[in-house]
Amino acid sequence: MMSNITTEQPLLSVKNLQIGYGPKLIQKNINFTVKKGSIFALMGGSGCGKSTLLKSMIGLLPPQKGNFFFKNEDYWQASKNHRIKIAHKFGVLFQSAALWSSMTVGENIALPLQLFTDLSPTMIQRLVELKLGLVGMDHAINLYPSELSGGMKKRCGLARALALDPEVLFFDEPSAGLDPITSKRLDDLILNLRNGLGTTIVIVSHELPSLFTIADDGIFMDAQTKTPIAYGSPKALRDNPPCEQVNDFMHRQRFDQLKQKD
Ligand SMILES: Nc1ncnc2c1ncn2[C@@H]1O[C@H](COP(=O)(O)OP(=O)(O)OP(=O)(O)O)[C@@H](O)[C@H]1O
Repeated sequence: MMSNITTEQPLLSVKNLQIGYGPKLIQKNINFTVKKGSIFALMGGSGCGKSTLLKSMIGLLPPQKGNFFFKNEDYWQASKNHRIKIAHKFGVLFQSAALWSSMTVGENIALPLQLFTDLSPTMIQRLVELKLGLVGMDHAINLYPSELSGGMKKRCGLARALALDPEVLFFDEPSAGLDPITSKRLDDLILNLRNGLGTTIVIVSHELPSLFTIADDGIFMDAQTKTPIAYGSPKALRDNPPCEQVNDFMHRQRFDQLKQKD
């Protein structure tokens, strides 16, 4: 008889991944899994390869070796057409928010819906309003990106990333360039979206306060040995750092504040 007990499958699994540019190695032996509905941080010092790993996960850079699974589908072994299909389950918010400057906010968010769905213009308009409502930017629907502040741009970029109801959201430095209050509001929004929609989130961020607040799990990559040296939530790595590099990174903010006071 079959057992009723099911083990929770991770949504994303990275197995022995090696990433780099041409022959240049950036990181090797990367292994981790991301649970559905969790917020997973890619951490490490400048230049260790966080953005490179993100690029490989969103389909912009084939790995040198290893596998990346979405559910049980091997992303990079899939045919190009199938890979594009899987990528429609991913939403991406880049550092710059990457909105088209010649289009209004509403047109920016409508674009993926026009390109990748057969929905009617009326339905697309409703969805655009809904997504903007989710990020508290309904009032910006007819504005151009140049009319928005940095925080507003990020929110609208997030609405566009949500357009196709992604199962996974990838964020590259979402709080970069934002003041601490706007950054805190963005963290609250990210947490609300995860709690409300159950979206799984993979995030690259240098902002320790933000990482401590929102991330449940993560990986710490080392630039010197070119391999991950720690796994766990940012808070756990801060409270029980397994080595000096992780300790220095996790307590950097405190050193920076002390330096500023000098
Ligand atoms: N297109 C490229 N071709 C060759 N090398 C690259 C390319 N893009 C980045 N690199 C190199 O790869 C390494 C990792 O860069 P990456 O941007 O992934 O690091 P990061 O951890 O995200 O850094 P940061 O925190 O400073 O943004 C760096 O040494 C960088 O110079």
